[in-house]
Amino acid sequence: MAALKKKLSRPLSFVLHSSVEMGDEPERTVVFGGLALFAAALLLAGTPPLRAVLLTVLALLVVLATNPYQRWRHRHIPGPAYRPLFGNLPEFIADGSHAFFDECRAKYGPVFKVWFGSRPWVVIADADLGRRANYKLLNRPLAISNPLAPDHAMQSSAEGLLLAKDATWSMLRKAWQPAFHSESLAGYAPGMASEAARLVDRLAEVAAGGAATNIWRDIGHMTMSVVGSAAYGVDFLLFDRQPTAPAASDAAASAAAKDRADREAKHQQQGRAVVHAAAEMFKCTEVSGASRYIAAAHAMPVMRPLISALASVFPDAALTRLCNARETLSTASHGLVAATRAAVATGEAQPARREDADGKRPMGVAPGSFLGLLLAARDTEGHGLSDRQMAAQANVFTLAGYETTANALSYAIYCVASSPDAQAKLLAELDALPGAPDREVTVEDLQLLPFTAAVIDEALRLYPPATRTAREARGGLSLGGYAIPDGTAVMVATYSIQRDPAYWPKADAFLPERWLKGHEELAASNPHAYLPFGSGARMCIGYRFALQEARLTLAQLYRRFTFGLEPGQVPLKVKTGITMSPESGVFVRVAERPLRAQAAAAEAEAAPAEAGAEAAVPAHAIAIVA
Ligand code: HEM
Repeated sequence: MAALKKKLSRPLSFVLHSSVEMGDEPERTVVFGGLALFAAALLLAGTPPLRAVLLTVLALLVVLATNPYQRWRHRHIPGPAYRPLFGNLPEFIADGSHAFFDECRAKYGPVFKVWFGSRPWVVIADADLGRRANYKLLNRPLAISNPLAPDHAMQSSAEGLLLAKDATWSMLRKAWQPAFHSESLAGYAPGMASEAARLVDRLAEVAAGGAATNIWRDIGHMTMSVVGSAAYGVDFLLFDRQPTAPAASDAAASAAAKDRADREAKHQQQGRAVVHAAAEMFKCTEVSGASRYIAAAHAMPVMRPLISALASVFPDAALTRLCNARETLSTASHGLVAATRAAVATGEAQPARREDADGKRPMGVAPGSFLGLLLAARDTEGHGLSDRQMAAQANVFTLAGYETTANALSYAIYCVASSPDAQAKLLAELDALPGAPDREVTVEDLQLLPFTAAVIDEALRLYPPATRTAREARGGLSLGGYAIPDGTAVMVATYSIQRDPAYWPKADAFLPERWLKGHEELAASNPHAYLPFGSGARMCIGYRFALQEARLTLAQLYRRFTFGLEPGQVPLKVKTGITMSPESGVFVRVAERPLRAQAAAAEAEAAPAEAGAEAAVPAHAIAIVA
């Protein structure tokens, strides 16, 4: 009975809270206002009421199928013809939005519209116009990926930094910022390196077993572990089969050991649930795997309240999965918030901000103190964040910090495995690092690893995990000679721009060298043609965190292994939802490298490599060491 009650009450929340502004209210007012006038005119003309109702319903169906309001507002912008209800969803599903944008750019030029169901997206596939859009527009459109999340969930994700608007966004951005200062990043580096070392241990087992592995999944465990330790100070123990407790001799020590073992087991369970939920949430944003109710809401945005009501009563499997994933993530985030508040209340919490030994110089935010930092944030009226707002920030950190970086690293390994020349240069650079060949790579080493950085930069150019940035048009914006109606979703086509031969010679080739200082291509290139982390005030706040993690991990992995692609993976199949990820993963065979030979080579080459490194730091590839 209780289970049934829960099953019913959760979906019902779709209808009970419908306060979130999804951007389709003006259209709904026009459509239903028009229909009401139509019905009134029929009645005034003496049409029998039943016939008037039937004619009005017929008119509604015609309006839904022909989408006159949006087509009229966007009639001056070129693009594929409107297809009733579905728009270009079939192309999105067949090719992915990134490939479809490429096709449209070739046909319609750098500014065009496509139809995401019945919603028009204006797409900008030009570096300078894209820059203008990203710099001028501040808010993201809310309804771009999931118009049907239960409103309480939508409300809470709208409160996270990713979707927050205007003054709320500005307050949150300021509150997050210290967690990404250079000093804070340096503080996270040892934790990142030791998570990479755990990944190395796991891959050493794989190499010894001789089987292939899906490196995308392995790296996903690592990036989630980094989020756990850097943001929340929690070890999710994702690589360990069993949490281990130290042996204890007396009763008190034994109780403490049991306590610790219980805590570790809880964290491991929490970590696995969060990884599963995060993966589910990304999966549920793929157009092809989405609930039919979500597809219907994209096809008929004006009918969203009715579709939500139906979804509440008869949720389908995909929607149920999405709700379950959201709930798991939200429970974990609320748990972390509660733990932070409790630690602060009992005086157990360490200060979020660190200072040097004299207590004078700020040293950034201590690893694990992200929520502690937010707890101290105040808006202009001096109010702090509510539990729900705090949990929304934790959700964003977990989701944004996990899959994007895992995708970037997996693409880098795929690209290196497909390019013997790049692999040779990467290994040579890593072998030239001073010190023992099996020591952990440190944040200071990154200065000596320009080619490693270039590999990540180039992989992010060819395979940007976020293939587009999204903004909501405001203030009568005009781009490329086209007026963009307020409220329209404006997408900057990162993928198309980053593969455009007009900006990138041999655009489809993996050439990390192009990022090295002194390379002629770098000097000539347009800096706005590279935007894997977006641009403008809403550029990715975590980009230096992600780059530091990716560079440290790549270095650590290639110091120890090389990776060979399993057959049948070139070209790599990708899928696009919120992010672009490998369709089913990147399957590799892991081979151990001979460490002794490495050590000898390192000794012989250390001096020239160090001298060369100074001249080779990438210039407008994004620098993380301030
Ligand atoms: C390779 C990894 C990553 C990529 C490719 C990436 C990419 C992006 C992109 C394209 C945006 C939108 C920017 C725009 O609209 O102009 C974004 C926003 C954001 N990212 Fe990342 N990201 C990555 C890693 C991270 C990490 C590790 C974190 C957090 C720890 C993070 C947190 C965020 C947040 C909070 C926003 C929203 C910022 C705002 O609206 O003010 N990202 N990211």
